[in-house]
Amino acid sequence: MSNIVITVDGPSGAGKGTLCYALAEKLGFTLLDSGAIYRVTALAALNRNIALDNEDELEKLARHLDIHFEPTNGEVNIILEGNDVSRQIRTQEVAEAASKVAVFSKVRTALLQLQQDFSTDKGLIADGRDMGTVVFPNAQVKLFLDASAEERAKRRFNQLQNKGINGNFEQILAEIKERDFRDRNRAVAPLKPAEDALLLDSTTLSIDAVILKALNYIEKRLDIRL
Ligand SMILES: Nc1ncnc2c1ncn2[C@@H]1O[C@H](COP(=O)(O)OP(=O)(O)OP(=O)(O)O)[C@@H](O)[C@H]1O
Ligand SMILES: Nc1ccn([C@@H]2O[C@H](COP(=O)(O)O)[C@@H](O)[C@H]2O)c(=O)n1
Repeated sequence: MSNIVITVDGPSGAGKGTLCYALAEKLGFTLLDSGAIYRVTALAALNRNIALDNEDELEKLARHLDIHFEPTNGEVNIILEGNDVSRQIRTQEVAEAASKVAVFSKVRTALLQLQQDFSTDKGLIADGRDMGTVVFPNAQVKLFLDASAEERAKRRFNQLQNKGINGNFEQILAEIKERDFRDRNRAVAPLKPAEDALLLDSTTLSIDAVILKALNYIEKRLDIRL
């Protein structure tokens, strides 16, 4: 199975990260979290006081991003300019900033090769918004994972509760809807399923059920037994 690419696109909180991690473990493939790359770009812009609507400055930043991925104990630490920013990039502020810098064509082009370079003969699971449509249009398997905005907000709310953080459900839902709107309606690489993607609605599915459906589809597409 050389140079196989499996793409998983979908909106925030649909369960892409959870599914991709499980698939990468099961298949022994490399994992690309493309959202983390947009988040790091946004964090670098915030750190340098670059305005989030300054496309040219953001492009320069994206082109010279000093970013490294360090696999450790089943996780990947994200290093920006020598500092581990794996936790810092997960804040709501950075998520929102990421979706603002991601609207710009020049920024997306600057980050394209970095993402494509993750594809090796080891096989790749690529998690994002435009993996199947733009970054890996020739991927052998494409999935589009969705869930209702309310269910995704509930998942985020529970995720925060599990970390001991008391979130506000209505606020989380509003933020999810705002980010969805920006991601789905931008002019370049909008969030949408590739024409040849399998649509999976996880609203009423458990994590295990989603993984099982994905594995069954991968077996069928690649003509393999897992
Ligand atoms: N099918 C599911 N049922 C219930 N909870 C789920 C399901 N899938 C994922 N979750 C939970 O929802 C939360 C969000 O999942 P995850 O981080 O995988 O989403 P995501 O699509 O990668 O989001 P983002 O794009 O914002 O990174 C996690 O706490 C995860 O455990
Ligand atoms: N392929 C991608 C991946 C992400 N984005 C943008 O980054 C934001 C953060 O992504 P997460 O998956 O980490 O939540 C997201 O809202 C998108 O705006 C993107 O454009 N393309």
